[in-house]
Amino acid sequence: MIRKICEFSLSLNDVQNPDWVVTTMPADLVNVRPSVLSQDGLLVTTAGNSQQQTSVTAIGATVVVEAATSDAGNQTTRSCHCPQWTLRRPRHWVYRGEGNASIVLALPQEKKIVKLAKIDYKLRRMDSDNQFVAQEVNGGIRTIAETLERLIFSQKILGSLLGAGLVRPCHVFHVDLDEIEEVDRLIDVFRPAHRKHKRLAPVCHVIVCPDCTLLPRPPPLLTQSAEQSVTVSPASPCKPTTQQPPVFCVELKPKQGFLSMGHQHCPFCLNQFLKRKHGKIQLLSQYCPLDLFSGSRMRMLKAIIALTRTPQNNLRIFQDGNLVFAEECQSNLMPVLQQWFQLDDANDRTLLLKHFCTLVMDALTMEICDGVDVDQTVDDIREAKESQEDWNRLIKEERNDHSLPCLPPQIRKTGPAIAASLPSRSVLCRLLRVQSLGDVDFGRLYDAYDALVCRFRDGSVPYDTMRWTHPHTGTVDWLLSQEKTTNQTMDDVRLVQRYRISSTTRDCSIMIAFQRLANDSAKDATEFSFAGSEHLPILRDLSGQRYKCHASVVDLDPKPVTCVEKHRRRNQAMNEAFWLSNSSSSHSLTNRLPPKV
Ligand SMILES: O=P(O)(O)O[C@@H]1[C@@H](OP(=O)(O)O)[C@H](OP(=O)(O)O)[C@H](O)[C@H](OP(=O)(O)O)[C@H]1OP(=O)(O)O
Ligand SMILES: Nc1ncnc2c1ncn2[C@@H]1O[C@H](COP(=O)(O)OP(=O)(O)OP(=O)(O)O)[C@@H](O)[C@H]1O
Repeated sequence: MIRKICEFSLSLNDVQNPDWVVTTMPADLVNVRPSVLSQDGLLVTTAGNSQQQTSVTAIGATVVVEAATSDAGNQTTRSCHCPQWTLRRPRHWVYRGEGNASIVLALPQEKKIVKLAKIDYKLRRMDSDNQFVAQEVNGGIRTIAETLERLIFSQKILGSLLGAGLVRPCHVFHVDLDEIEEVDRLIDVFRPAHRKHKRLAPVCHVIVCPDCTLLPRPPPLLTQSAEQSVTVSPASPCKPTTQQPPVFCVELKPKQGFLSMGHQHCPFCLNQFLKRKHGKIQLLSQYCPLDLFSGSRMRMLKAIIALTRTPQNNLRIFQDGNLVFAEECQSNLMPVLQQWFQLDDANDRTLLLKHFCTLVMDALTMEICDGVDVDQTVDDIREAKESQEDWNRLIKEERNDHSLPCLPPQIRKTGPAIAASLPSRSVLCRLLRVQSLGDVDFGRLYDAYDALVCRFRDGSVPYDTMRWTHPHTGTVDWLLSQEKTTNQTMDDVRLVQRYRISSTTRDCSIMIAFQRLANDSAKDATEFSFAGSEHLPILRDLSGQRYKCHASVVDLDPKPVTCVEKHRRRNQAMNEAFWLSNSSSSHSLTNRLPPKV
């Protein structure tokens, strides 16, 4: 059943009794350029004469946004149809996890996840630019327009920037609010205490996307026989009853991989001091993102080992969709790796770590072929191999002096300065390239932000200019253009928008799923090396064992414009926490400049 819900000017009452309304809104908000939003054509925009008609259509009947200009010319009627959906039986779901903004449920039988929005229980506020768009956020509750805009941002903007191969298609569905409330009650027991100041928001639109802890489904024609042989046991829905090897998935939240202009420490490392001061962590992380993004094998391995020691919220491992290693279950690492690699000497801790770290590093640096243009290919960093002495050193090494500056990547003498040694089509290089849109002069950024805030408040610039659905400022071409303009406001908009895009990619997660291939199974290798029209890359571990693998990037939600202000304060607080913590051991810090805010 397709349900028509449009909430562009809904009151809270409307949200609680979701039915459809059609309302008016500025034409430029719906005047979406004709472009394909997702690679497989599930969400497509079409525009005839753009002044007359715009529609966002899901071929699989997922979401339909229709718009037609009214007689006034600058007003548009937009209606949104979402398919009715349910989390009730026979659908089976399990609590998967959550971050600061969303709760994620897994649908094991469908190999999908559903993402539900959270709200601050006491403040009754959601992540949004409330003060700028007060007329559109009803009591701080996200509207369908906002949800669609968020989706357009992750699919259209970040899909183009990161490459469609890394961004999986998402769909919006309507779920009745009483179901959301029921889910909120049922998941309470699984939720970590430190997240409970937020709960599920009374929002009746949810986002459904593929479960990236699993491999993409093989296309039916290629693998019909294999698909048919998989039956799902109702008693243990996460585990297919056939003899399929388990799928292990590594989730990394790598954070900012570059050193901001004029800084000596990366924000991740500085933030550790603030988090410790606030009691969010007890131990400083051994990990530094600059090592992971360095493109140097030894530094990358060092980073991955560090993550296994202090995973915090930066490393998780899933087995067939079930969380098996994370900050809260660290002692599981060796049993998990034993099951994963099945080595003869299952008790050799170093060997297991070597297998794990090199496989993860290879996946992070493998070339992803999805047609994204790249400037040039760089040396294959997988050629070099580590000696036993290298490994002994890596395993022994502990990061003791956190006051030491973070090491920037080695800059190549020729070619682009960023991502010097990372293969250009790799997930890490793609992420770093987009993150680097935020490598800006902070003074200039804050001036631009302050100027824009004044202009939103005095009404001389409409907040809509900042929307990712804006026909001009919401296009990738405009956002990336280096062209100097004479319009200061537009330059400010572009700077802040680029910073927002960068902020999303500095906070997202990479998910890499691996499944062992039977060495003698030529049939298996060909059947499963396809996903959609794409090949699934096959990687070998140190023993020569082959794995199909697939990398995706998740949590590509847009950050509010106010993230600039939030980060300005956070940077200040991080620096203070760092200097406070190190003032006692200041002998090692003399002659070191404090990082600029
Ligand atoms: O500011 P940071 O770097 O600490 O990042 C925040 C994250 O903290 P982290 O350091 O990764 O533990 C934080 O993650 P946690 O809640 O700590 O798991 C959120 O991702 C937050 O984003 P948002 O407010 O939900 O949009 C993140 O805020 P943004 O920086 O993305 O605004
Ligand atoms: N498509 C997906 N497939 C599998 N698991 C996912 C997917 N999306 C999210 N998850 C899981 O759910 C968790 C929470 O999701 P997500 O990071 O999107 O939440 P968030 O609240 O937006 O995070 P943040 O705190 O960074 O704002 C992730 O850490 C990941 O383990």
